[in-house]
Amino acid sequence: MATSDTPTSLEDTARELAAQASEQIKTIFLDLLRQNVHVGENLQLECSLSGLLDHSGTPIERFRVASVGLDRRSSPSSWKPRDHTTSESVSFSTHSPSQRASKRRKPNSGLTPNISGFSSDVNGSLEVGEIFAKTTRVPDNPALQPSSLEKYIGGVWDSIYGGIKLNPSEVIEQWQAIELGGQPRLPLLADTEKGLASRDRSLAQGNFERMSVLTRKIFDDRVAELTHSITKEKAKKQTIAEACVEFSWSEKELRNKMAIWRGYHDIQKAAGYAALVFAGSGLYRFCKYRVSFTDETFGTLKALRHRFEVAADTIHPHWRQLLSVIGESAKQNYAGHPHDWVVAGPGNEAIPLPSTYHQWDRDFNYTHLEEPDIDVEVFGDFDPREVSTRTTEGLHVCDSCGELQSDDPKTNHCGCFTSLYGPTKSGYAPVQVFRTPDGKNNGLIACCAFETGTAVGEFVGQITKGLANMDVMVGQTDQTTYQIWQGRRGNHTRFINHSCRPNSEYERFVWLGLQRIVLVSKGIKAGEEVTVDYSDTYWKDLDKRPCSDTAPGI
Ligand SMILES: C[S@@+](CC[C@H](N)C(=O)[O-])C[C@H]1O[C@@H](n2cnc3c(N)ncnc32)[C@H](O)[C@@H]1O
Repeated sequence: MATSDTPTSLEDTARELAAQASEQIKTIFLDLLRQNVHVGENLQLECSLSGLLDHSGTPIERFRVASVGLDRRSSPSSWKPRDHTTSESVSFSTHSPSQRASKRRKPNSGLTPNISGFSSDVNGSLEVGEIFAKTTRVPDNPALQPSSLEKYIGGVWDSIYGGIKLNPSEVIEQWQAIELGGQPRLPLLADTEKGLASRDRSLAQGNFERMSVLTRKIFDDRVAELTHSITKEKAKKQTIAEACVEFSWSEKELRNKMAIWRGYHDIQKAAGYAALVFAGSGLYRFCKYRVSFTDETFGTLKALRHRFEVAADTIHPHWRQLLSVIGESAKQNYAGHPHDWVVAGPGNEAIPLPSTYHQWDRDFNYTHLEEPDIDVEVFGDFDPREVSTRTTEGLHVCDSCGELQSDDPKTNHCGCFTSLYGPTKSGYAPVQVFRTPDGKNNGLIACCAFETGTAVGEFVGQITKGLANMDVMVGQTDQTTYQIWQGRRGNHTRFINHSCRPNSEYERFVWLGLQRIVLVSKGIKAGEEVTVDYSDTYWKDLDKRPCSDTAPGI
């Protein structure tokens, strides 16, 4: 890696190189994965610098900086590929196991090169003050480039589903501190009329409110007032000059802030407050550069409004308390479980899940299960998923990766399906039940991308036996067979439709000696419907035929 432009300080250089390297390495690994390149246990990242000059401006030979080993960490909120994949794929059946020919997937890897760990085997050190010549311009940091619409939307989903604990009272305290420090950084938009009318509200005072009022009310009103006597252009200039004096900001500073605040306002109008509160770090850049502020953008955001709100209200039920600070209603619109609501219906508002089944069953009800529910009337104390596995010192050894499995972080070494099992298992998968536009009733849509090899979820339902003429998944161990029925009790995998060109598949996996059926991504893009091949047997045994092989995005 080399720099073409010479930055001013070691810190700038380091930041820029790290940002570029992290971007490039991700792309390189993803390309390698696509080419089915295998990764061994001892993957090593070597790093050297070229393009360095000594005191006299003479080029220095290539300089080896670091050698970094692979960090196999797994984050609960990241839907990344697992490390080892050797399970067989399984298919969905109406009556019988009907498993397709056992298909072994190529191993892929959940590689997370630890860029920040460049010091793990550092072979040299840089005296940068002496090596780098001075220059006046710091090249743009790619990490600071304008956010695209996709990045911004991805940031909202990541932040809603990413396991943050939102404590409104703590956040409000932080805002107050920011207010006192005179830094109006938060994306809140005081309603101007109310804001002006209720000056005594203690929380929404200071620069923060003044800025909001300035951009939305005072500025426009003052311009209108001045336009009676001077041209609009002159009126704007004069208003800006007055505001600069009022806030003690330079004109550039003021214009920047106003543009950003207008951006926040536009986004809020289209996609609601959840789109601001859960925006992640992309919001500021998205509004500052406004590169994709078009009618189409706002159409896209509008279509997401209720989808954001369903996820925010059900996963962070108290988030709307934050809105009371600016005099907005804190009333939750969507209560209950995230999958109690079907999104993307007509008018975009989410509708209650049971209502989407009323045409077949007036009393339809769905119980959301996190873990499979064993029918004790059929199995008593016996868990039919039990399989004999290798153990070492009382701990189960994973069939797939050969590492020890445990719910205790100190003893668990199995990195397979970390979003579902083990000490780092995370909360809700970033998916929503949506209204299909093509007559399949509901389906499941991915809010974030699921990389190949990532778990979309375990096939969770009631574990029973002897059901006939029902949609069931058949499980089989060396001791017994069982059925998993999701008709009225289960999880989100129940809503996945069939496709002959599916973007996910079922695989068997054993966790702590119990057989699990996991839906694994074959590469699902954000906004795409999640589909699986139900198998021919499924359709053969039913009085139905699959329609549309496609997996449309919405
Ligand atoms: C497990 S459910 C999937 C969710 C279902 N669409 C719903 O609204 O509950 C399976 C049923 O969905 C419908 N389905 C799934 N994929 C389909 C497809 N490609 N074409 C037509 N119907 C499909 C069939 O009625 C099937 O029996």
